[in-house]
Amino acid sequence: MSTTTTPVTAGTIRVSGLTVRHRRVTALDAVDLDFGTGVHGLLGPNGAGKTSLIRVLATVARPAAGRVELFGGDLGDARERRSARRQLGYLPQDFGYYPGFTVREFVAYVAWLKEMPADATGAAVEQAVERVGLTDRIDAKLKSLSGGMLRRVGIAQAVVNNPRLLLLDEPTAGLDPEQRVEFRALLRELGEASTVLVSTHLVEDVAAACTGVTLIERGTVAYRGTPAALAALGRDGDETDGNAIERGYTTALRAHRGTGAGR
Ligand SMILES: Nc1ncnc2c1ncn2[C@@H]1O[C@H](COP(=O)(O)OP(=O)(O)OP(=O)(O)O)[C@@H](O)[C@H]1O
Repeated sequence: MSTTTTPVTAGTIRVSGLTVRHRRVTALDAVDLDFGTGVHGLLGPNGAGKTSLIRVLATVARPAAGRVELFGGDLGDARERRSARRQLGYLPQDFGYYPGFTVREFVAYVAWLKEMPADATGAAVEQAVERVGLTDRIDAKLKSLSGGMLRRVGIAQAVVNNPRLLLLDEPTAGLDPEQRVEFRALLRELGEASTVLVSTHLVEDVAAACTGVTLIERGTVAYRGTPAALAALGRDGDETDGNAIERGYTTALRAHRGTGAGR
């Protein structure tokens, strides 16, 4: 049984032979991938290599080997990396912030880092904060916010420049169910015009917001397809044991492990 289907779209990101190492650990092993407009869920067990992929795409880590193109530019080139940074938004798993900054100051600071025109920054900051439902706290200091609110500030700073590529590393961790529902609606909206890559352990995020799924396992690509195709893989199992996407995830992982691929 083949568990691989055609990716939904192609274009914004092209990765070939991507290898990422952390000292002796090979986090990604000669991976080929492409992503275009839409919301792409990145799934995989702990330590699979999802963060390593996102960090390379966000230009904060350099690969050991391989080629990475964003918007047609090769990230091996310093000028292309700088240009890519202006066009992407990135929410790391643990994002650093200055506790004494207000929400407005912090999001404006990120807009400045992204070299946005100064006269457009004020409105862009307010719009980004509104998108994450924090307008009433825009002048509150970050140290006064709850964990879930801080996560929303992290999302606001990632979208302030209306990025063509949005990279989100476990963005729904710490959000309550109502916020997650709202956040998935925001993801769908952003994915209409941009490429959104979202790493998550929550299959509900994938089912509700993603147009495509990529499953990473031990540094290799175990599965690519639509959420519906992944769910279909799980339909044959015991219907009482989790939902169809969770079972499809397990089926795809086991099939991949059976091939002996990965580190
Ligand atoms: N800074 C580091 N130093 C050494 N090894 C690392 C480092 N960062 C990641 N690794 C290793 O690289 C591999 C891939 O890690 P990565 O964080 O990319 O996985 P992940 O899929 O994002 O995991 P999780 O779901 O737990 O966040 C793992 O074996 C991890 O232990």
